[in-house]
Amino acid sequence: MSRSTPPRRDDPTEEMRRLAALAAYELLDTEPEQAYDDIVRLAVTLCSVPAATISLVDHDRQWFKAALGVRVAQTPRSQALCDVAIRTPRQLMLVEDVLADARFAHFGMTIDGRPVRFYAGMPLCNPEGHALGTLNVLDVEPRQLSAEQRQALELLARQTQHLFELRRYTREQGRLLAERDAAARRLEASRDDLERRHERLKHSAARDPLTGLLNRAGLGELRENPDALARLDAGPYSLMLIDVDHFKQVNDRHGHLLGDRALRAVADSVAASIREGDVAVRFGGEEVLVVLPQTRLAHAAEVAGRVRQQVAGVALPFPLTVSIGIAGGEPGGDPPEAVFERADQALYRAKATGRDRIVVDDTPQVG
Ligand SMILES: Nc1nc2c(ncn2[C@@H]2O[C@H](COP(=O)(O)OP(=O)(O)OP(=O)(O)O)[C@@H](O)[C@H]2O)c(=O)[nH]1
Repeated sequence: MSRSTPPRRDDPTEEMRRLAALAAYELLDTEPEQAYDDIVRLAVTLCSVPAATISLVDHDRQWFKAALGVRVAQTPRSQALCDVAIRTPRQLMLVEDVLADARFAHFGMTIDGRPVRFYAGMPLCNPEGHALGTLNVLDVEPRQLSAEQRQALELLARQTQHLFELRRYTREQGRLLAERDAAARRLEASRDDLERRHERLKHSAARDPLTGLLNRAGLGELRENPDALARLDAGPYSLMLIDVDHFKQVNDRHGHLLGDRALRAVADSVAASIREGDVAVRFGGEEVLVVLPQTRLAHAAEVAGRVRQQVAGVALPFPLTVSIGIAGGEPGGDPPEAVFERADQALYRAKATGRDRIVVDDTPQVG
């Protein structure tokens, strides 16, 4: 070791880069690890010294990732020989007698109360050449290292660097995996959100905003829905057309707002009278179509009776009644359009014969 003037402290930019490089390993203040402990033990054995450390040179301290024969976890950087060693990153620094060296005599390092006399430190560099710390061996006697011991120290330093890189690689992989998972979660969330928006849009496009019943677009969609069609194919079904009586008068006498309330009341009455598989559609201004899959005419007539009753019970400042026409269909019988036509004629008859009534179409099915 030359005894010339101490190496100049690194320039601030370089030091900042070195500290950033050290921080990237997230090694400082971590728990002890067997692999690093093994390295200092090997260093002690191979160099026949009482103490060895893996020191990381932080902003204002040296912190020991592993230490044998040294009782403290860290020391101020101002007293760290390794702070000097890292200034020649690829070179082993040897101080045969610390107390005889004017540069370090005042450092005052001790092992078990005895001053450190001998120091050898091999810088631990990252692949970019930043010295993060050193692998050190220390003794309380002035001494030297044999060529083999120097080489052993260099090899152990290289192993330590491999451990550092492995750590960085593992953490980077962990981070990438976490990022990938987070991205996958974000993607899933936005897909769910999109699906929800799509459903809402579909729902609002298919629904009549005044009554909440399906609108004609909704009915069209239902026609393209194989599940709904399969339900009509499953057995005899009924179609019911409900029309509010003298609704024009309601509007004319009581205003459109009350007219709207009446329409909502009729829609609610229908919704309360049908079962889950039935479908109610606001078909025209004051006309509601109800599709009742797997429902015979007699049962459809009962449902119609419930609708009439419900409508009669609605609290409005005028009496509200409905006329209802019902027709039945069955798989292999009239096409649904023909059944609808018959329900419409039944409704016409209900209107023509005095309104506020149910007319069930009794035309025999054409096979
Ligand atoms: N308030 C309100 N009125 C509507 C709405 N849609 C249609 N109407 C009205 O419903 C009335 C339907 O009148 P008509 O088809 O003549 O039949 P009606 O007066 O009910 O007579 P009948 O069906 O023969 O008993 C019209 O005056 C439409 O303006 C709506 O969304 N709100």
